[in-house]
Amino acid sequence: MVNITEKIKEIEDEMRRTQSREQGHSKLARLRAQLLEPAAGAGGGGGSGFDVSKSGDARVALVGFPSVGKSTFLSKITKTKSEAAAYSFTTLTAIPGVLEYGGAEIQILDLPGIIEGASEGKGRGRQVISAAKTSDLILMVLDATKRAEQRALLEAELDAVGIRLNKEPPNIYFKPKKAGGLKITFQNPPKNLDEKMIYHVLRDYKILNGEVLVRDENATVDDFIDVVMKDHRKYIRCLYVYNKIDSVSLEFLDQLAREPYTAVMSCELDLGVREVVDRIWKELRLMRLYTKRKGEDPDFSEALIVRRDSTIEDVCDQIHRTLKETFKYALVWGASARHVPQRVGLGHAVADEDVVSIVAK
Ligand SMILES: Nc1nc2c(ncn2[C@@H]2O[C@H](COP(=O)(O)OP(=O)(O)OP(=O)(O)O)[C@@H](O)[C@H]2O)c(=O)[nH]1
Ligand SMILES: [K+]
Ligand SMILES: [Mg+2]
Repeated sequence: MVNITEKIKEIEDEMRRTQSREQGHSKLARLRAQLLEPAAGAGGGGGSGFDVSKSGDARVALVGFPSVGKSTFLSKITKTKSEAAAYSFTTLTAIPGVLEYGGAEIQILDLPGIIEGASEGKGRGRQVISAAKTSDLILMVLDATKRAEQRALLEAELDAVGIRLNKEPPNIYFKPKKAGGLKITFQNPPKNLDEKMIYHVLRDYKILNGEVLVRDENATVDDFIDVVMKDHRKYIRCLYVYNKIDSVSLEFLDQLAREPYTAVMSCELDLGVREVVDRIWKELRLMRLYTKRKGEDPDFSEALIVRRDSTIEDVCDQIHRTLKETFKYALVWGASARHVPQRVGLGHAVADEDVVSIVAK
């Protein structure tokens, strides 16, 4: 087989020498797509993602069609330089970078572009999707100058492999059992799901015994299937980011920005990039806390990261497994404190950017 990597390099060199850029680009894109195609017998591109270990406090995956600006964005918000260029499939593997955000460290994963059919193993689609599945937030990067369907197309690819975006798991209790038949109960009978449908689904999955309690009156049969298949479903938050707004009208830009879970930016003109970073932090639903030792200033260089809705008890657990046992009280400065410092117990709910001092017995 011809070495595709070498051939790509040759064309790149050739393009540097000559002016035939347009021609070169399309040839290059074709070769790079070839590089992404699974080798014969590799079983559809592999499903195990890329070999990049998780690091930091959270992971964000950049998912999108080729050339929407994923790598440009990564290079802008982290110290990592990921190659960006005008031709498709510039990025061929997962490139991790670290976004530093007020003492928190967020891993940003730049990924190869995906195309329609990715979920069926087109290109490196399956690997990209597997990597996205391991993330705490998907940043779907879209090109503001491209047709509107791009968003729905990508959503369908992710949906096909069990990724549910910006959705809570359905409020349906289901427990398969060894014997005793099926027991189906409705709290508020839904319009789009009844006992017969549930029987049908369970029969398809060869489940003959178990208990079902439908609590949500808006539940659908698809929701029920998701509950039965819960080991193969992943509920991930998604922020849709339209890049290249420098090339669209203000009117259209305004329209895009009003869509839910959506932000707009231009990496090229450095417009809205900072806002997107703030949104990433918000959508991750984490909080940064700063610890303070008695008689010393708080350490703002390193944050303690906890989930939103955390209490002092969660903070203790985060610091050390046994800290709770010697806990006497905590002092809190910041938005959650009624006066500063406020002396609080384990049940106190903390707020983003609070300073906490734990006093042990
Ligand atoms: N007009 C405009 N062009 C941009 C902007 N951001 C990136 N680009 C250009 O878009 C092209 C593609 O950028 P990349 O960062 O390589 O895109 P990508 O999504 O990483 O592409 P693949 O790795 O091939 O999937 C490059 O030519 C960039 O210079 C922007 O905000 N506005
Ligand atoms: K590109
Ligand atoms: Mg790229």
